[in-house]
Amino acid sequence: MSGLPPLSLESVPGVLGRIVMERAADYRAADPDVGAPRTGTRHFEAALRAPGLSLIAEVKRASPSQGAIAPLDPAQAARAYEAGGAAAISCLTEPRYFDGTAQALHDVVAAVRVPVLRKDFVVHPVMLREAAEWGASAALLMVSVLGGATGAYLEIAHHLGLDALVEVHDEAELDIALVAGARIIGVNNRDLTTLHIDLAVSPRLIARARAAGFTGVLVAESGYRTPADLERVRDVADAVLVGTSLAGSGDLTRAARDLMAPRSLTEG
Ligand SMILES: O=C(O)c1ccccc1NCC(=O)[C@H](O)[C@H](O)COP(=O)(O)O
Repeated sequence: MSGLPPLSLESVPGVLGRIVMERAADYRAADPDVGAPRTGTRHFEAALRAPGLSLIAEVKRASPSQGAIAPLDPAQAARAYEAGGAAAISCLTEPRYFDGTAQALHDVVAAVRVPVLRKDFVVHPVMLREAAEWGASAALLMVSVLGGATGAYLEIAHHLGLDALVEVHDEAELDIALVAGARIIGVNNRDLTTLHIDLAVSPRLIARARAAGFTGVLVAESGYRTPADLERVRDVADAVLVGTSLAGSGDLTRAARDLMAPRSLTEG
């Protein structure tokens, strides 16, 4: 696709800046043509609109904040999450910091019936074509990385039949996501430049999105370990995205069920 606004990756600070510069180098020579329109399958957005708080469970073997988390087999992990009630699976494909691979995504898509999100640092349109070709139902688009090009990448995702989880961390990014026409907005509690987590970020930005008239899907992301952590988003978010605490638990099905247990079962 031609005419995409250029990205200012040099100005992305901290850990995130390093990751996106390396991803851009990986795809520098790739053909930006994303090909003909496609029809999506196993819709991610619809899965997250189910009543109550839905779980997007992440296949996450490592991260910059934790180092190695667990040597998960992606297919087994995804099946365990599905058995634990996950409405969708997030699968990392970034290789250097998260130990992700394309094969992991293929294996996860083949292993489960629920929709799968390609979790990577999209800096080139071909990464969206790959997501569609590999069977993902959705891809992550980060406003902190794409800035004013967010809307253009969103259009490409939709052209390819993908839903997009458009991620924000502050008010300015949320306003960009809203103007871009995002239908699914993820609020990340983790500041990806410092790795600091603040669970107050999601409820604050979710309230702002609703006050602005946003009727799409809202996802609270990062740092959730216990049912009590979910209290502030339980009645306002449509879904939570959880990686580290589930992936490192040793029993992924039980950890997913225990985390999402209805309030009445976790009280007293
Ligand atoms: O997780 C990290 O350390 C990290 C560092 C730099 C960029 C992105 C990072 N994580 C991506 C995510 O936002 C999480 O994988 C996802 O929201 C799940 O978070 P958690 O449950 O805290 O693992």
